[in-house]
Amino acid sequence: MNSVSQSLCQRLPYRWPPSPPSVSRVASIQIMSSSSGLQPPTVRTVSISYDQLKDKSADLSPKIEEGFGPSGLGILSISNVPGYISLRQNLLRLAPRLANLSEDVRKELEDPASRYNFGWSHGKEKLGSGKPDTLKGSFYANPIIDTPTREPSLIQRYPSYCGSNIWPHATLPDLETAFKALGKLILDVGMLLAYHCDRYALKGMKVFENEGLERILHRSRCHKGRLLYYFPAEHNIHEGDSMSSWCGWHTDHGSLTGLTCALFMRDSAEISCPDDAAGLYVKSRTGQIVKVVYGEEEIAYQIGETTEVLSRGQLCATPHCVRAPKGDEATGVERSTFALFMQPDWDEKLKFPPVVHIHQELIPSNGSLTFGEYTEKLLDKYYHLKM
Ligand SMILES: O=C(O)CCC(=O)C(=O)O
Ligand SMILES: [Fe+2]
Repeated sequence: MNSVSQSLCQRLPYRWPPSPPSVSRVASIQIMSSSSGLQPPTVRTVSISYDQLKDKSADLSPKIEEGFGPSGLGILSISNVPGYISLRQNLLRLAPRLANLSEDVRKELEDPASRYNFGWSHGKEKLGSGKPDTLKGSFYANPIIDTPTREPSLIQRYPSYCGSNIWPHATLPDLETAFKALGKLILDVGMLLAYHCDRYALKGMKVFENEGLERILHRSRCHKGRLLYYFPAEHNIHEGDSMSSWCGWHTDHGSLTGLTCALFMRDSAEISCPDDAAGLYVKSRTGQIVKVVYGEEEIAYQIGETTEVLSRGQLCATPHCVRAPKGDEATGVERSTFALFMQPDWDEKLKFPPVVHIHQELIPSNGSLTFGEYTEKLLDKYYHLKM
């Protein structure tokens, strides 16, 4: 197995832009604040209520366009999801406990065969600078299926998708239930969003060659949750002042990513983040960087590369990064959050359009590739670049 160990199946380093689009994505973005010349503006996500989202007869295309379309930032949030607030808290509060388990215990939760795409992963991925990322620890699992297949050839071919979950049954028994419950809820809400994305995308396409996001995601066995824990800032920030000091610029590789609002803690007590500049940043198509905010009670969704390609650019992938808090007040501040990467099945045949501007060279002339093959080719591409 390759010794380079980025979790590339979920997220790929960001190359921008392959070809500049003609439309500005920030045309309709409402700026909340822009304090100094140096600090990028803060933007509130486009928000849709759960009641609206679950109404299949509602035409949400204007909102989808505003959030995900060519002039949007590629992120929108869903409010008032029943049960969400407590499921988010239950899981995010477990992140520091997991990260503080003894080294031996954490080691038992590691899975090198999947390039650390199941179980615990710390210091295995690389930062933009090429140094190992010790700033955060991650715990990966498929919240829907513990063992997607028992077929050895598949497990060997696609270890990051076909491997099995690893749960800390003895040391943190609550993790499995909390992880699965939140992951399943974010998936269910994401499926409703996918339905409305399809309606929006269908309007603009003469022929819809793929069956649409909702159907593709519905039959997938590849969804992956990632519980993230950013260690207290004091010892760790060595990426200096940069915008991406906690998590480097990248676009997610799959279809749709659900994201919780992060939970900040110091000395085991929940706090609000002491630095307004810390948090999630997104880059617009015109290269404008904005800080993105949404409510604690909202689930945010971002578009991944596969959706951008299959929708022929109507739904745009979202370049993003995370900035760490700075200053004296930031000492001892830790951040926990959860991402659900919704992605096609490894066996899903993707029909690529004749012209794509992401990873064009990987797509065969007949335009047909499974998602698993596509991922492997991407892994090869990035590993050869020795990221
Ligand atoms: O920490 C965050 O808020 C974002 C994490 C992220 O972008 C990822 O895991 O792909
Ligand atoms: Fe991401």
